[in-house]
Amino acid sequence: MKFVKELISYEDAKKITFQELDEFIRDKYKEFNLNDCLNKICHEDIVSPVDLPSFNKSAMDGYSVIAEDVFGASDNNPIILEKIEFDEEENSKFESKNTVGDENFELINGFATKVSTGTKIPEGSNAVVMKEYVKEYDDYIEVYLGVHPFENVSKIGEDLKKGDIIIKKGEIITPYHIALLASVGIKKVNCTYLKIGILSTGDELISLENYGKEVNNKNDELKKINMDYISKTGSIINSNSVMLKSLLKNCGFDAKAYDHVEDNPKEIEKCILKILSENDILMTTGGTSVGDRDYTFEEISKLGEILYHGIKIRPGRPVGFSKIELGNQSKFIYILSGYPVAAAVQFELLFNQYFKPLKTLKIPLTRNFASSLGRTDIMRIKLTYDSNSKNTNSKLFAEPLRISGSGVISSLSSADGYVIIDENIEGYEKGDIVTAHLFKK
Ligand SMILES: Nc1nc2c(c(=O)[nH]1)N[C@H]1C(S)=C(S)[C@@H](COP(=O)(O)OP(=O)(O)OC[C@H]3O[C@@H](n4cnc5c(N)ncnc54)[C@H](O)[C@@H]3O)O[C@H]1N2
Ligand code: MOO
Repeated sequence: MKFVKELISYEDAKKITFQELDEFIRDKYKEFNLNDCLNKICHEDIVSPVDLPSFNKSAMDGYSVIAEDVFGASDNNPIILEKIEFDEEENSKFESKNTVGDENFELINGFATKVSTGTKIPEGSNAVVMKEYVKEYDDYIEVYLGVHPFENVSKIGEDLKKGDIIIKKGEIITPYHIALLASVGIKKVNCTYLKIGILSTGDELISLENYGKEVNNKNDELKKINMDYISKTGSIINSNSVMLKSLLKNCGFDAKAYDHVEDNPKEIEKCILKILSENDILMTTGGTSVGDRDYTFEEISKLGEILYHGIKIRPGRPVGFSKIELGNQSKFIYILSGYPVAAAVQFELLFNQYFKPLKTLKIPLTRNFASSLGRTDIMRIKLTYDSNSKNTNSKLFAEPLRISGSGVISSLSSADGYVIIDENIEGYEKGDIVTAHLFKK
């Protein structure tokens, strides 16, 4: 295989890519309504503008009291407190005080007020006695269990203090961040926003949309596109575009998959220019080998700089990364392989690891795994659990998958994750601890 550039290490490719992205995404953000932020990347540190809760609130149904009034209360020694209800009539009994929501209201010694779970407790009170430990009478209550200060009370700022960081720049927004942001009244969030276009190339490609339909082929004959047609003609359903669209969605970006293009240099150039003019980043698949009908690199090198082509990795070796100046703007192209597994690995290592790194786990291997010095190997693994294992480190293991072809998509769908075997390591032995990057949490 010919490469436009000399092969570089995975670490170098990562460094080049991530440095470019650092600079590139600095001003790439958009304000989203909180409801639309799920799974997106937060573009700035967000601090809480207030204490949460912003008032002391009851954690139980019961009576708000001054804890010191009921110290020592027990079944044999109930303590009596005068009851103060919060309807206007009752409140009028309580000198110069109004309602529970009134900031002037203050509970004083000897009194208790009825509260529900979640309601503000009045100023002056510092604890709540649960309803179960109280006998209620018309004007007073008997308390059968003492409480200590702030028992059954959610204190001001217990969840967040004003100025606490709710979410950091670069973090993925989860439903729990959304709940917290809503609780402090934040309605909009600046999220990292990139317009990304996807373009698959290849004469053999058929769009998923056309599958099952009658369409005109290259010779203008109406043909039903089904598996029979596919196996006779050696066609391939374009799964890369749908895979990349889903991978990007998983990473917080809505990408547009353009109609695939045949291996025709003029067409490829035209499509690349169109997509670049409409997007910040283009991801192409196919044509990375610089074979007879592989025009992607050739066309891209005419448009701008190829930062690298080919990294010492398996699968995924022929990947490229290019920077194109269009108008006054920089655009980037991820040039990914046609082989789905190679494309997925390239995406994972050079895009996803930057924006949404997978969770990792250090676990032992179930068996030996050979790898070559001077090349980074991506070993797909399955997690296995052995409760009877004598291994003192872990009962959870990484089982290397035996299928490894770059076109075998099931080697990814059946995997739980992967291990990066550094180019300086000549394989692993059974029991070695490896770092597993996990597809699922
Ligand atoms: N003589 C050599 N041949 C190849 C070498 C080599 O060193 N010497 N390297 C191999 C490696 S490594 C890879 S990876 C592939 C890269 O191939 P391309 O990026 O040029 O991709 P294509 O040739 O167009 O397609 C390869 C394969 O992938 C399937 N494919 C393509 N596009 C899609 C798509 N959109 N959706 C689903 N599947 C797709 C297609 O079946 C092709 O068979 O080159 C090796 N060759
Ligand atoms: O990138 Mo290739 O997947 O090593 O066949």
